[in-house]
Amino acid sequence: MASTAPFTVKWGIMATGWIAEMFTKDLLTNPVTRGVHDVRHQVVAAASSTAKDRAASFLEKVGAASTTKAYGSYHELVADPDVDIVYVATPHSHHFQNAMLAISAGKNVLCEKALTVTAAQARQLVETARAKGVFFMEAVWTRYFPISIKVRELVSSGAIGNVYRVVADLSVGRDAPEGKVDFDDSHRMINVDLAGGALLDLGIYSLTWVFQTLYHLQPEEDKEAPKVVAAINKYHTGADETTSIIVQFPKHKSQGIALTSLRVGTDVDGLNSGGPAIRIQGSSGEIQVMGPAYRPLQYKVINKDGGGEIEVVDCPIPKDPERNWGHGMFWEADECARCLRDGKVESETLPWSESIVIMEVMEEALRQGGVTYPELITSDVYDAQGALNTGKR
Ligand SMILES: NC(=O)C1=CN([C@@H]2O[C@H](COP(=O)(O)OP(=O)(O)OC[C@H]3O[C@@H](n4cnc5c(N)ncnc54)[C@H](OP(=O)(O)O)[C@@H]3O)[C@@H](O)[C@H]2O)C=CC1
Ligand SMILES: O=C1OC[C@@H](O)[C@H](O)[C@H]1O
Repeated sequence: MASTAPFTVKWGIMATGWIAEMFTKDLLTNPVTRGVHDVRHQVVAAASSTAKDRAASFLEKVGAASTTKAYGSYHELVADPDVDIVYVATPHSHHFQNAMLAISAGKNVLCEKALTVTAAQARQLVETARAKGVFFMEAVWTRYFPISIKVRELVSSGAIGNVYRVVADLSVGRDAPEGKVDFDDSHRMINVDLAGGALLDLGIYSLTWVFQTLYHLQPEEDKEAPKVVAAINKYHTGADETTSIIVQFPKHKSQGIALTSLRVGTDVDGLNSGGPAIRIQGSSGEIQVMGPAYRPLQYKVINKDGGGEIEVVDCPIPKDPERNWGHGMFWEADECARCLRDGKVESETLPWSESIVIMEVMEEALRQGGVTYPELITSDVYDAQGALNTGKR
């Protein structure tokens, strides 16, 4: 039997920070080492908003091929005809403008979470992607982990009965003396100019677990918009430091509780002694997922009538032995490749409509908590030559 060559996608990396490095190293792994034979990835270019040298050092650091192009501006990257898809890895403050830049240039886009700062920005991106006929996806990598797929299957097959409540936490315990947290005030985690705050950075993963188990699996004709009640403690920079959200689906008799904090940690001692990060509670049992919520590695199924027998399943992340690397972001990249191959403009695992609803929930929570961000980063007026696209700081 003749074997089909894998479909190859050519990536352009926008920004050279921490997550750009993690993701690009994942792209450079051999898909066969994770059992994937139908798609593969090529990194053809990377861009820094400030200097070509920075992009060149980045490419060297990640071990890209010597032919990979280094650009000193995002504009040059999106103009490169060799780039099939742009990975936007800037702070969330910049996502709207940077993703618009790429989509307007006719590029497919995978954009880091949180997708945008406001729901209106997310809606506009979706409308622009639709009009341009390009693929667009929020990079919530966790949704594409085999563990997430398995948990969604368990829930939809009724393995724990009707699911009525999900409690999910992603908190990092960075409390510091004198009312501070252990990040500089300029750090993107708490800097409102960069859309900092626990919710947009971390709470989105708690919401991911609530949404992928309670909302995503609702039948299309029965999709229920959530009601939202939130409590927020603000940091002195104005960003949220501890946020708790109740997401209610009254028609489905279900509730999600999404928690996040910079003060206390989900994992108290680094050994998961605090218990699961996620509890999915059904009428006949419970699924527990061990954290961190963004990169979980184990789940447990506990049945009401199981007589104490608990199924524990480890889901390790495969490493490419040649590169000694595997972070888990390659699964979302594989999804992008398959969507491009199949001519899809959105991913069924995280449809545009769901990214928008989640942005609406976060926006409402931030409104209830009195968190506001500057006009420059909340505006939904696209400005190709503005500071967010040209690297003027
Ligand atoms: N999926 C995941 O697991 C993770 C996702 N993230 C998401 O990725 C995004 C980036 O986070 P991270 O990589 O940690 O951030 P970094 O600060 O490490 O990198 C951000 C990069 O964005 C570019 N940039 C452009 N303008 C600015 C600006 N004004 N200030 C700072 N950087 C700027 C810079 O690259 P250059 O100078 O080259 O243009 C910089 O290196 C965030 O939205 C975050 O939520 C982050 C961590 C994990
Ligand atoms: O997306 C993320 O996941 C990992 C965290 O460490 C990081 O702060 C966050 O941006």
